[in-house]
Amino acid sequence: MMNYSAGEPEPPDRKPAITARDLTAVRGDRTVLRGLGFTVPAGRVTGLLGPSGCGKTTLMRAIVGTQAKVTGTLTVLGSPAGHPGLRPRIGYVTQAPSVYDDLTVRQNLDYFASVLLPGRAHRPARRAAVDHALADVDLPDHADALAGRLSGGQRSRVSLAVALLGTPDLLVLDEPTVGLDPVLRRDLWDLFHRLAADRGTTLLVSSHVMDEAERCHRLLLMREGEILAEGTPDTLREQSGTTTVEEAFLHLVDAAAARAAHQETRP
Ligand SMILES: Nc1ncnc2c1ncn2[C@@H]1O[C@H](COP(=O)(O)OP(=O)(O)OP(=O)(O)O)[C@@H](O)[C@H]1O
Repeated sequence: MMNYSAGEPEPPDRKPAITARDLTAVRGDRTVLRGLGFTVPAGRVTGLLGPSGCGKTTLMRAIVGTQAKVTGTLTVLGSPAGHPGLRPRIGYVTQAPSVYDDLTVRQNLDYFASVLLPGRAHRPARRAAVDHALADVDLPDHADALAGRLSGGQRSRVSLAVALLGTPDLLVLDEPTVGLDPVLRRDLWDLFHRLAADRGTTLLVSSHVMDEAERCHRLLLMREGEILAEGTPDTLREQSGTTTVEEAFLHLVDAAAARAAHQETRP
């Protein structure tokens, strides 16, 4: 598997695309995010990794501004999360593909493009944006297929194409590779890296599969509503003296549990 962090220097000082300080979110009667602090560098692919239920989706919803009961500081592309000016600058792909099954792939994209670029004057720009997005996700051959007849992987690629229509500065992708075969997963990760390298797009990609960590420039390791560690895959492995990010994660979990047990036994 390609390790994208190796040999790629961190870009020179750029303002982070996302900065969180003391970020807390409550869902129902549960505190789901517990005082998080982290940054996401601009123009890089950052992986948000952690087990199911640790709060990845809640954090992503806070970043795109759709999560209620969030406190603390969360700055996204220079503005407070949820600021209306951020809407056209962020693409968000949820876990469930948001496509209309009774429309073809192209009709789906045309519909969303007409929301982004309304009016007759934008017709050529809409057409170009749709063609571009179809090519990005490698679906031109399926442009006329009904979305309802596509495989799960193809439907998620349509969702991604919708998010790419507005050429967002920040792409937030919630478990985009779940259920995809290894070839499609590789192709999608290649696309993520092309978007970062060629367009300077910032990507935040969640996964609960630790082997995807190796494909990221940078990682946020999450557990039970907290950020256990952040850094490049290399740094996290070196700091924990392990050979894989999965081992580093387990090491950090054990260390956190030992610290908690130590605190409990202190008088
Ligand atoms: N509407 C809700 N009301 C109360 N609790 C919720 C609600 N939605 C989610 N939760 C709880 O918040 C916690 C975090 O959920 P979240 O979906 O953010 O986790 P996740 O890491 O994205 O999980 P997964 O990988 O399974 O999608 C979970 O314990 C979940 O049960």
